[in-house]
Amino acid sequence: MQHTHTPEIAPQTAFESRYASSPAEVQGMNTAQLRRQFLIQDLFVPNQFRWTLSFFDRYLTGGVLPVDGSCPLVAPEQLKAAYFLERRELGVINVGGPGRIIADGTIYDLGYKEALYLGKGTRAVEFSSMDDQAPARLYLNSTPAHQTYPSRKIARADANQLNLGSVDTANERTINQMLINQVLPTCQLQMGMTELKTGSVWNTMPAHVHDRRMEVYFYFEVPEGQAVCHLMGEPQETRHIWVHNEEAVISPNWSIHAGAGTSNYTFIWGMAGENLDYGDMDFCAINELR
Ligand SMILES: O=C(O)C(=O)C[C@H](O)C(=O)CO
Ligand SMILES: [Zn+2]
Repeated sequence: MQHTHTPEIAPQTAFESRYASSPAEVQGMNTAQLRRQFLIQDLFVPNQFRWTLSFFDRYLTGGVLPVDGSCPLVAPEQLKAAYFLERRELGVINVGGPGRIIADGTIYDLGYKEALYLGKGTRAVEFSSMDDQAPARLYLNSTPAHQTYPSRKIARADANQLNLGSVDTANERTINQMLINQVLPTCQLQMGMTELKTGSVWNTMPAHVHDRRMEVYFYFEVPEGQAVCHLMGEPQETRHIWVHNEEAVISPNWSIHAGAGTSNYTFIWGMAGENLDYGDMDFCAINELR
């Protein structure tokens, strides 16, 4: 059923903090410890905001799945803010059915794989689904902000597209740069989406690190029964985390972030830190990875 008006409901907010960890700590972690520290699961629970705060650049990763009405964005107690975007900016990418976001009275309708940037100072934000049978699944990333930039929807056609990789190296993919400074101004948040072609399974290979920014990868469109083996760690001390559909992984500034799937898939990358230069990456030679 299509909604024309959705009553406001009181969504629950789940909030978890993850302290920053050093390369030396990570070298000694077993599988469970690595997963507890870096993997983010259960991002979409009906009528809940699910937040994980990483102390790497105070990056917030979250999700909301509105089903019974509209979910107003509330500032988690841990932010000690009068409202969520008092000192933050927010990026939203919809990975579900059609969604609607009303921000200080402006309506933004987000289709599948469309993005929205909301600037610092936006007070009232609510999220709803337009179709009961296919609720919106709104993936959220937020970073501290010290200046207000205009809120704006970024549709697929507004993104910068980079076509990288090849069939020979099983990494033919399209990088859609959505919330990045060539497309719109932000304080420090950058987000986009990388789609792997059928038969290609490797992302971000050759791998890189960027000491000036942390990054979070959110994997989706991972087919039922398939998974992605995400690689992290220092280039000569790599570790892996098996990631399933709609799960995210935190990548410290000192860590590679790459992966190979048992099929093709799509992922959203989001990052924050010192600069807004997407190309500021230190590449790691493939034959030097350990
Ligand atoms: O497939 C890729 O390569 C990527 O998508 C790389 C990410 O965009 C990234 O890690 C940016 O720093
Ligand atoms: Zn990166």
